Amino acid sequence: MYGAHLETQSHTMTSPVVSSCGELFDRMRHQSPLVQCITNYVAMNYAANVLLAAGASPAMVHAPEEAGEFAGLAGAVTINIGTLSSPWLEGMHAAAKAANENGKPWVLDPVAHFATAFRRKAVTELLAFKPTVIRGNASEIMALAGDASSGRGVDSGDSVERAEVSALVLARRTSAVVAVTGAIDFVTDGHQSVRVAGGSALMPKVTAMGCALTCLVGAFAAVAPASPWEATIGALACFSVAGAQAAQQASGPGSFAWRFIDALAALDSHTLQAQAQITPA
Ligand SMILES: Nc1ncnc2c1ncn2[C@@H]1O[C@H](COP(=O)(O)OP(=O)(O)OP(=O)(O)O)[C@@H](O)[C@H]1O
Ligand SMILES: Cc1ncsc1CCO
Ligand SMILES: [Mg+2]
Repeated sequence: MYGAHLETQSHTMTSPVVSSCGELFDRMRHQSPLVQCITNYVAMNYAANVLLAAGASPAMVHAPEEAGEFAGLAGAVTINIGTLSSPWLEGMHAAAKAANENGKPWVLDPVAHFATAFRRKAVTELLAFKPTVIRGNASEIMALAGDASSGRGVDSGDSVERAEVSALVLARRTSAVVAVTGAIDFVTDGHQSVRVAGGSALMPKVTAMGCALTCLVGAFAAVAPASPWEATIGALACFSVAGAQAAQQASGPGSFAWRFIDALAALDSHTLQAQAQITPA
């Protein structure tokens, strides 16, 4: 019922944020921004293919010896703590610091940050470099705001709806745009909020979809460094539209994974605007 309500609204909504999705998508395709993705071993290959399909240029560069220097070359940096180790964390610090000092957008994906002391400390240190956008699942965002959550590992144990207030609190505290993803995504900058519906129930059955989305948020932010709100919504809308399309033909998570990449590659701004289900929250 909830989904049907959103769908009805989406067809009548021609808000500036819907048209900015299309504009930013075209800009991203045209400029093919270089995105430094410090992501996890699980996600690296899939996330790079997602960025290529969308039209961006991914570079998985994380070594402490070069991560900070490379951030100077990239249009945006994304940092995901999924398979963390000390040298990687050093590279993350260098890249986040460089992005922060050079005014470049950077996106934090706090994978399972609540699970261990090492991760909790890492994420606290990274937050000091002021991420432009924080993208996580419901359990991750709730825990980051200091609220109790049911998360255990990398998969969410909570609904997005339950994380909405936490997201608002976190956005106000950090001045970042906060995106909580799940069945219906929630995005807030602490002052304005939207929901992005669509996608498919197959998406959480494919590992690293969220990690790849974090990288795509970076690609959008790279071409709109002054508009992280619009950039975040644009990337989420791409995933929702391409995800719904891929699910139509998929027979399970395996075929969904490659069909999703094909759907992203075939996506155009007109289809994105026509099918994006974005409603004010
Ligand atoms: N039940 C669902 N229905 C529709 N779309 C979904 C559903 N669950 C997740 N998604 C979509 O999947 C994408 C990834 O979000 P998700 O919250 O699953 O990330 P995540 O838990 O961080 O994933 P991972 O850690 O495996 O990378 C988003 O585009 C989100 O909208
Ligand atoms: C499965 C898994 N383990 C660490 S990171 C990751 C990818 C999804 O977040
Ligand atoms: Mg995740």
